[in-house]
Parts: sequence; structure tokens; C-alpha cells
Amino acid sequence: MQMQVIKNANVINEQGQLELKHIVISGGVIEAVVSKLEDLPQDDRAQIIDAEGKLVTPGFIDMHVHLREPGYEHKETIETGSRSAVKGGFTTIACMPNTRPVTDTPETVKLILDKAREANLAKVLPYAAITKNELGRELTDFEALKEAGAIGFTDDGVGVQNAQMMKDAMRKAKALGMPVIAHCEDDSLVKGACVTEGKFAERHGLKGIPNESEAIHVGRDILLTEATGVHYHVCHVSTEQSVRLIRQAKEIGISVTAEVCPHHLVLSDEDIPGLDANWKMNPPLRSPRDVEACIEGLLDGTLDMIVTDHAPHSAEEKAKGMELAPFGIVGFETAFPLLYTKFVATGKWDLSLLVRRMTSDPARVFGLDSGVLKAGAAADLTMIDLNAEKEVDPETFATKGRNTPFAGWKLKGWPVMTWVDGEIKWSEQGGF
Ligand SMILES: NC(=O)N[C@@H](CC(=O)O)C(=O)O
Ligand SMILES: [Zn+2]
Ligand SMILES: [Zn+2]
Repeated sequence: MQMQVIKNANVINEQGQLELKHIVISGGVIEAVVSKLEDLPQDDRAQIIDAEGKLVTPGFIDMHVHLREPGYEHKETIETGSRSAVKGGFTTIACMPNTRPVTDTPETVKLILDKAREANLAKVLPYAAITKNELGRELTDFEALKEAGAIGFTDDGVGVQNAQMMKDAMRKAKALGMPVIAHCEDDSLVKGACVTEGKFAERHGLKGIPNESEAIHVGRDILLTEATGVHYHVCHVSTEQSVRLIRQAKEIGISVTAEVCPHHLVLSDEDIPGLDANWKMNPPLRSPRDVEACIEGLLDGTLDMIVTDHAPHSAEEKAKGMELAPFGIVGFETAFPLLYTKFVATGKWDLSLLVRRMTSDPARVFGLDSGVLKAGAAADLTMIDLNAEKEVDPETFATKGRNTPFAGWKLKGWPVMTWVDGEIKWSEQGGF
């Protein structure tokens, strides 16, 4: 593979400051990061990419996404989902098992890995289900699923309702050195509701999803984690109560980690304009107070990482309206610009914090050897234009999904080029 030099890149140094660097890529890895042009190795055939004025970060890592294949190819495929990922600056994505069939056998894990290899875009890490068909009745074969390449166990899409089942899952996962990742939702508290309990639900006469439907599972599972010692990771945290429980658990050394989605940091139920299913996701948009608690949790490290929960659905499905449409919104192509514009460009967060929560933090929590920009690391990189402002236009998305509440938002911080293992997978100029 031809040597590449990305020159004049703004990179974030160990102290979290911006520094001008030149990055040498060779054989799929970062060979060197140097300050002076004269320190670059001499190679006349090297491809030079001028990053003048742009930020270059480690490729983003998204530990919670839905690629829909196998079974729901009308919503997304591994190919289209991976395109969307690299266009959003993501180089590693971990996909959820609520496919059809559910990813509960080694064959389905292998199929996902094969399709991802064919797509040859982002690195795709499959999760396997905790229970067969995600029905909560019988555990899957953890050993065989691990052997096939699953990186953790989760029934995302639904909560594991039975505490003994969850405890058994944690014991088995612990014995295999694997994490349990939980969609926290107590079904008995959410029957027939589509938005959070609160102002919007009241105004529209809708039944609400209460905060405790999430937090009650978080609390239960923290106790089970204490008992089993497993690495337990909480999906898409959306409530003040969950943040509080996770913070307390971490303080006493329980092995819990957690994630939060951009939409739960940027939107509350009071922003929902009407009965439009592009504002419907699970967990739902919560109160402004919950949003503040999630932001605080992310800032103090209670919430370890940002994930998109990219959840594409077809236009027909979303047209069924707030009560009948499926839960979920797409996320890859708006995540970074949204958070950059809302929190970094406004001076509220350090750029380095945002980048860490999307790169080195998920890598640390899940033991991935990526998420850092230094010599010897895989050349998974994202180049970003922090200044150009552009409107979110779902018609230009690479995902099949158009289901976003952010259409028309004017944002800055758009990715312009993405490398995986040293290969340019997408650029604004050249496409895929
Ligand atoms: N988040 C969502 O609203 N939907 C997800 C399921 C899930 O993440 O629980 C989906 O699969 O569509
Ligand atoms: Zn979920
Ligand atoms: Zn999900």
C-alpha cells in the first residue's frame, strides 16, 4: 500500500490542546506523527493530503448501532449502514442483535462478519443476544457465540425481564470474560406508551413511559453486577435516576459502564413539535432536567461514552404516526456535527472531551486497540471541517433511513474524510 502523508493536521495532543502535526500512514498503521516537515520520511511516491485548517482525530467508535441485516434489509443493510458510518466519521461500529433471525447463533454472527468484510468500510463488531430470539426465556450458547466472534451479550430492543435470567447471563459472561450490555426497560411499567411521562404526553393525552421503567433495571442490574463481578454496560441512559444509580455504583467500585446518545443530550420532550414519529425513540426524549443530568453524567465520566443508537426505519413505517410507528432514529451522519455545534462551538465543552467520549473512552471500556492517534496504532482516522456550516438534509444521507428529528438544522463540524486501516473509505470530494 502506498505511503500517505496527512500534512498540516490539527490534532489533539495528550494535554487536550490542538497542535499542528503531520501524520505518516504506511501499511495500514500510523507510522509517525511529526511536528516538522523535514522529519517526514522521504518517499517520492507518497500520497500527500493537505489537512490545512482541518481537525484530524482517531476514527469515531460507536458501540451501539442497528444495521438491520439479516432480515430487515428494507431499513438498512450492513453495506448501507457502514457507508453511513464512515460518512459520519465512524470507523468501528458494534451492531445490535435484534435482526431477523435474531443474532443468537454462531451462523448469524459469522454472516454479519462476512457481510462486513464484503462491504469493506467500517470495522463491524457484532453483539449476540442474551436470550434465544430475545424472548427472555432461554440463554443462548455464550461460548459458541464468543467463538464465532461476538464481542458481548445484549437483548437490545427489549429488557431482560427476569432477574434470575439476567443473573445467570452475567455469571456465564463473567466466566468467559465477556461484557453484558443492557437495554434497561421494565415492561410492566411502559405498556402501550410511546413518549416519556411529562409535559408532551399530557398535552396530547398520551400514556407516558416513566423514568423508573429504565432506572429500575439499572438498579437491579447493578446489584446483580455486584454479585457476579461481570462487566455490565448500560445502554442509552436517558434519566436522572439512572445517572445517579450508575454514579453511586462506580463510587463503590462496581464494574458498571454506560453510554448516552446525542439526542438525549440535545433534546427534551418539550422540543417535540407534534405527533411526528421522527421524534420517537426508545428510550424516549425525557424532561429538560433529565437532559441536564445526562450532560453532567457525561462530563464527570459517570457516562463513559457517546453512542448513536443508529436505528433506521423505512418512511412507510415512520409514517404510521407517533403511536404506531417503530421507535428509533438514525444517528451516524449527524452525531459529531450536532454535539460539536451544540456544546463545543458554544464554549460549553472542550473539544478534547467530545472526541475522547467518541474514541479512546469506548476503546478503553471495551478493550479495543483503536481510538488513539499515535505511532503504531491502526490508521483509523477522521478529518473534520470545524468551520463550514451546512444544513442537515436527510435526502443526502448514505443510510437508507430518513428518520431524524434534525432535518434542517444548521450545523458545523462535518467530517470530510475517513480512513480505516489506512484506506480512505469516504471523502466529501471523492465519495466512497
Ligand atoms: N432505540 C430505538 O428506538 N430503537 C431500536 C431498539 C433499541 O435500541 O432499543 C431499534 O432497533 O429500532
Ligand atoms: Zn435499546
Ligand atoms: Zn439500540
